Amino acid sequence: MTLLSVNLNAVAQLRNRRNLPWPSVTHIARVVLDAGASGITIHPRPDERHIRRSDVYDLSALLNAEYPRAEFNIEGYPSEDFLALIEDVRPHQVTLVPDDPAQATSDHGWDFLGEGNFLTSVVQRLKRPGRRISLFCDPDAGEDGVAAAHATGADRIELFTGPYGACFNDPQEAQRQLEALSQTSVAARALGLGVNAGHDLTLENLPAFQAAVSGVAEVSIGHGLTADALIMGFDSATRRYISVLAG
Ligand SMILES: CC(=O)[C@@H](O)[C@H](O)COP(=O)(O)O
Ligand SMILES: NCC(=O)COP(=O)(O)O
Repeated sequence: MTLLSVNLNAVAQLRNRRNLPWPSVTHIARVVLDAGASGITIHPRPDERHIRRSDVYDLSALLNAEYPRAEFNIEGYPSEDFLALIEDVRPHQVTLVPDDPAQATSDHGWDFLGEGNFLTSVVQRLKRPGRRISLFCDPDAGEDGVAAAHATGADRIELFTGPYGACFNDPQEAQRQLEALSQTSVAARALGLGVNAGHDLTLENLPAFQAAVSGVAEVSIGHGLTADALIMGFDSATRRYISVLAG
């Protein structure tokens, strides 16, 4: 069973259009968790374009007080600031992403072979009992890539599904992407790594993803789910994604 972690970046980005406290990130967190989401994902960026530092603490307080079984997944580049935030907030899962502060969004996974030493030191610094470390992974990382990811001591990889999400009108390329994602996932699982996935997953592209890539522990979804929620509300949107994930 693949769990759903709802990414709230887009809600925060909408809130930030004005200097006003709505839509409330914590309120939407409550709605999606009450609808059955297993966790909350955020990707605080240094410019606070969406999630602000204060949101990280507010969400942590909410989950600790009211949703002790929900998973808190924080994603980001392991700068000193990010690492200090993680050590302060203590989320259940940390997903390390190799992005530059100027990037519009995450657009590639780690170079596990080239950055193995750096990643190993970060993973060792962040590891704690009860906390998972996941590494953002290109769909075509293949056996060598995931072997190097495994060598860092990480618990999981997160498959970058952006290239798959981008071929919504190109079925042949979508099939090629699914094959790469599946091969990388199989190689990771054979080494004992758990597999998460995320980026531009939608109600439309999830069924084929689920059919092609088995054993995915968790998907984190924000942009597509928020787009659906604008039409159907966050409660219904969350339930629809959970039901698609259940098959
Ligand atoms: C790692 C990943 O794919 C997502 O967390 C993505 O980073 C979303 O970030 P934005 O919401 O800033 O585009
Ligand atoms: N880790 C991927 C994620 O959190 C969701 O990204 P998106 O659905 O907003 O593309």
